[in-house]
Amino acid sequence: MSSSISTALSVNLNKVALVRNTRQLGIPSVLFAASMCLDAGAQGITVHPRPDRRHIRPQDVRELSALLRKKWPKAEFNIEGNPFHNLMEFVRELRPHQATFVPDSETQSTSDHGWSFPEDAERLRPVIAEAKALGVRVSLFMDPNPDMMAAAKAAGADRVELYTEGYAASRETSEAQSVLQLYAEAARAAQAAGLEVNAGHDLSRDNLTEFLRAVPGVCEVSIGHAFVSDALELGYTGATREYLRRIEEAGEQAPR
Ligand SMILES: CC(=O)[C@@H](O)[C@H](O)COP(=O)(O)O
Ligand SMILES: NCC(=O)COP(=O)(O)O
Repeated sequence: MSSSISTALSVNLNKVALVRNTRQLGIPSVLFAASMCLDAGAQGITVHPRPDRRHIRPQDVRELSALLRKKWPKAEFNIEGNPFHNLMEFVRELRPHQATFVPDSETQSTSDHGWSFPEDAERLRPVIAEAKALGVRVSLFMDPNPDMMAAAKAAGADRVELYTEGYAASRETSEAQSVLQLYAEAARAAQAAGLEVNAGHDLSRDNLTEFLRAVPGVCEVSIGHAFVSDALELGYTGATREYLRRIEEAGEQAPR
């Protein structure tokens, strides 16, 4: 049974910037990628401007913010990062629709864990409050632990983003169904605590529909690595349509 919640597709453009940065030619264009994906129906854009600027750079973030405000005012801009590193500069300057707080170290190769409660609650509370006071929705990157969701809410978060690498990695194993059940329990616990639920990391064309069918009420999926890989074969428009189709197949489709 599909819930009334529609799942929005937010395309993460980190890997477009990663390829661009290997030369001094400005191609592939991050702005062009965003334009094509939004024109094709994606409901948002996500970036993760890491402190070492390996892919998304501050200028990308500023240009994307201006582009979305000017041409796609209904699309959501989601900026990810560690609020104790460089994320809050972007939150203060650009006031994106959403800031996703991720507890990454500055040199981490990719995101691989969520926040811990109660350990992180005290230090997160003021930066969550600051972002919310600026009108920015705050989502906390979390492992699928049902027991941590009430504390995430108490710290002031609006949403949690379920870190889905564990799901993606389990799919071909005997643990697949129990892992998927854990994500569903974590989502229900978050919603019972008054949080909305996002999901991301290692989601793909192959695993997205199954995840959304099993995990209720996901508001947004942010997808980058697999999406950009698919776009190399299908183009941005084709890839966007494929991912929107997967969401639709799961019975939850955000308004276009
Ligand atoms: C938080 C998360 O899981 C991803 O959004 C993250 O942006 C991936 O970062 P890389 O693209 O640098 O691997
Ligand atoms: N929050 C997840 C995200 O934005 C993209 O993660 P991935 O699809 O690149 O693994």
